[in-house]
Amino acid sequence: MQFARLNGVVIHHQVIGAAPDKPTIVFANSLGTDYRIWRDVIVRMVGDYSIIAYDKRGHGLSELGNAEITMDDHINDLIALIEHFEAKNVIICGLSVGGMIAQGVAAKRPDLVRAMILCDTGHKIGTPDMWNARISAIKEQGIAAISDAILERWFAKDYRRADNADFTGYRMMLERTPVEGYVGTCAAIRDSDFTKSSSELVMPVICVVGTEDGSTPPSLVGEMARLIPGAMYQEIPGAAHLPCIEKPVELSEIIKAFTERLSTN
Ligand SMILES: O=C(O)CCC(=O)CC(=O)O
Repeated sequence: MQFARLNGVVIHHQVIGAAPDKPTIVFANSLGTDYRIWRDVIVRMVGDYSIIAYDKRGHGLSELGNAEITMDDHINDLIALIEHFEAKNVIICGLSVGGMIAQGVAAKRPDLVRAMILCDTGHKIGTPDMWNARISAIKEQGIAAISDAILERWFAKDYRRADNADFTGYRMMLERTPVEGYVGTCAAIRDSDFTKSSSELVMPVICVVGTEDGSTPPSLVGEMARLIPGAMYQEIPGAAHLPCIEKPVELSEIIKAFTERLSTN
């Protein structure tokens, strides 16, 4: 089954199993994307990890639920998904808002989480004014009206070529995100601050960022890494906000090196 009703909302997901002794990685996606962004990372993980990927509510094929989405909704959905599969000691790899959701799950249910890869994210992202302006623009004109600006933050210049079919494809993924899901999640990010809870985390964490990231730049991700006790920090040269798409080989190698160290500790 690819759908499960969790907290009253149908959540679209994918599970790729592995031998029972293999670790489980859960992938949480970013604003305006669905779990297909992880494809080129997941293919490099198959067999060595059990993999769960999902579309957060209001994105991809998952239902919206309430029109007002809170970060707690997203956090509770991920907790419910992990429990649905009776997964233990999961490693969460969260990108941008997915990384905020991961921080929320780790704070609320540390018993479920073995470690985290926080990718192009922050303990706090943007300012209330910035999010309110984005919400208003999208409610008035739709996502396509501001998608060029978003894609400039998502992808490095070389990737944003008109002849790059993948770039066109990800533009469609962004522009086809349900407006309610997108703006609801903007509001959830606007209202979230994990500064305190993430400074109290007790688990292995690596913070990863593309050097060209225009949404959650290295300065922000570095600040988050310094906040989380013992967190590691690594940059991916040449990638922007979505290294899972632009630099999947490099990101997969970082994930594998980090998780292999966990099993020897
Ligand atoms: O990507 C996210 O999940 C939130 C950060 C963001 O605003 C990305 C963008 O610049 O559109």
